[in-house]
Amino acid sequence: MARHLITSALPYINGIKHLGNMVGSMLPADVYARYLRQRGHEVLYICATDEHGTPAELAAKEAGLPVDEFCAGQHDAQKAVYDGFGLEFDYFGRSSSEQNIEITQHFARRLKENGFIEERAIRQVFSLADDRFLPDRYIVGTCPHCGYDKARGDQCENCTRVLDPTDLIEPRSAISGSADLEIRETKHLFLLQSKLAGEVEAWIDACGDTWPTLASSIARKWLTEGLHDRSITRDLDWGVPVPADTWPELAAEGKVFYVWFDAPIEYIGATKEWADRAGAGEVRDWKSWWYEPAGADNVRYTEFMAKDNVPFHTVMFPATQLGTREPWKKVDYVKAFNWLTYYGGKFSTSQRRGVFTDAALELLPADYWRYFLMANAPESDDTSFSWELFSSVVNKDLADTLGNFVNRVLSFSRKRFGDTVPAGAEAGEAERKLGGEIAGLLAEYERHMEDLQFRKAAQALRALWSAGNSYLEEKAPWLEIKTDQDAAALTLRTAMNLIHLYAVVSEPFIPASAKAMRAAFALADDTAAWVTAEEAAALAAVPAGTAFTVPPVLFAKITEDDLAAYRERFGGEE
Ligand SMILES: Nc1ncnc2c1ncn2[C@@H]1O[C@H](COP(=O)(O)OP(=O)(O)OP(=O)(O)O)[C@@H](O)[C@H]1O
Ligand SMILES: [Zn+2]
Repeated sequence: MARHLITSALPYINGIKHLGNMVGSMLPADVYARYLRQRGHEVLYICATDEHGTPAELAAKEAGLPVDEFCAGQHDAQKAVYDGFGLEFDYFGRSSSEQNIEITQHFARRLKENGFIEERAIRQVFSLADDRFLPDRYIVGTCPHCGYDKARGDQCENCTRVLDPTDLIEPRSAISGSADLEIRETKHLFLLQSKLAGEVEAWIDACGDTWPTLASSIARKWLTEGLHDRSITRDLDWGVPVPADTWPELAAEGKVFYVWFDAPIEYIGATKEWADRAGAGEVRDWKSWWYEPAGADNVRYTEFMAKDNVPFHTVMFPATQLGTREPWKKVDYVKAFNWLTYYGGKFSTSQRRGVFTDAALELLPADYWRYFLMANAPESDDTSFSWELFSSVVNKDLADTLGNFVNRVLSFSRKRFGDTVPAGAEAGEAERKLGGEIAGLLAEYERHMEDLQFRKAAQALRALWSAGNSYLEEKAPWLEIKTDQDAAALTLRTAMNLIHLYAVVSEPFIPASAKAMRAAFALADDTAAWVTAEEAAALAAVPAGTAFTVPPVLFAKITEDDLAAYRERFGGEE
């Protein structure tokens, strides 16, 4: 048994997330966490809303609410959707928590003591039309590297290069669109990343080769381009305040830390939020997950995110941790994703393009989405969502292969043999062959899950479901029953054992359906969290005589009419 710390990139607070966000961060983390828990590991899965920064301020203004109130409401709204998706966080916190403020300020003080933070007067973009300094994100223009015309002052989301506002060609205010910008002098804190570059590189040399290429190549590209000192404070009202004991002047001016400085620290902050909410008599030691001398040296830490977030997690956050000169737990494995696109184009929160997670749950239960998204996760390349692909996967894999098998087997057996699992003949050659095949596929599934290869894992899972169908077709109990009751009973009993096995091993992907499948059998002791190879081969966990019920249809097929309605509602043109 190992201790696994899992975090997924923090969803930003300014609105309900789309399916791209879901598959690029939280959903795979949940699937992995569930799998590891089932395998008996100690797991802590932490996530939180990322609440600071200009977009939150602006969204609150638009909603006519004070920003703290706006964030509290949005946090609850997001959490409700994640509950609907079956995401089992151990804790889902808020980056505006007092715990995060305290730890972020601590990090900043330590970095200063060690000579990695410096005060510098900088010339910053001031928008006359908006009467304010413009944070990087709120200056847009053309990317000097790739020519993308909506690049932001901090990063070009087209080529992922990190930018400075002054790099942009034809800069303008993202708030008003005004190009009436002038440069004014103001003081800010700088994180001296250039001084830490060598250490970050050595750290990546030591562990980065085990990461997926997507993660290690982005990290290396960043290092090759040179780690520049970055301003880590902003002129905003909403954020972690610069601590007055350390920087009285900047604190008096109301400077706050840049959102990308405090957001990754919230992984630690949220763990402390979790610990602070321990019930009476419950021990929750946040340091044992994050502080190496307190036990975190034997934690395996896995992070989930899409590619735009990789530089911050593989370079900037580790540099911050290293610079404290304190033994903070650093990431062991960075699971990075490409983009999920909507018919080949960008999902867009601002343009409401694509399918949003709340709307998805209005259409269909979470398991349909969970399975589809994971089976088509943008692991090695961008993946295009289309309603046509979605409905074909749901209909083929979930409705025809799994759902139909469950329903067919249980209904037929009940009709012919009543409400308990029939006894019938001893297992024969066909069952031994099936058992061997199932054990092999299960081992394959486990291997892909251990390797965090989710598409391959979903394929292996589907192969397990298919093996049941092939067995059933081959044995044809609806024919066997005409000549040999015992043979038909054996086939059905074996198929019911497959259903139980599917219920156990499919849980990470389709937890609600897995629960319904498992609940079909009234087993005296049904606490097994996983299936061993021997158990898989034996297919005997559900003995003859066990009472069962036929659950309602697990997965309804998506019809041509549904498809037309979805396309109409969400806009599904190529
Ligand atoms: N289309 C996508 N496919 C996969 N992952 C995505 C996609 N868009 C965003 N992500 C990831 O979702 C996570 C949460 O992102 P966040 O809430 O910051 O939204 P975002 O990156 O601003 O996305 P958007 O601008 O589309 O709303 C991040 O890890 C981000 O990389
Ligand atoms: Zn670019």
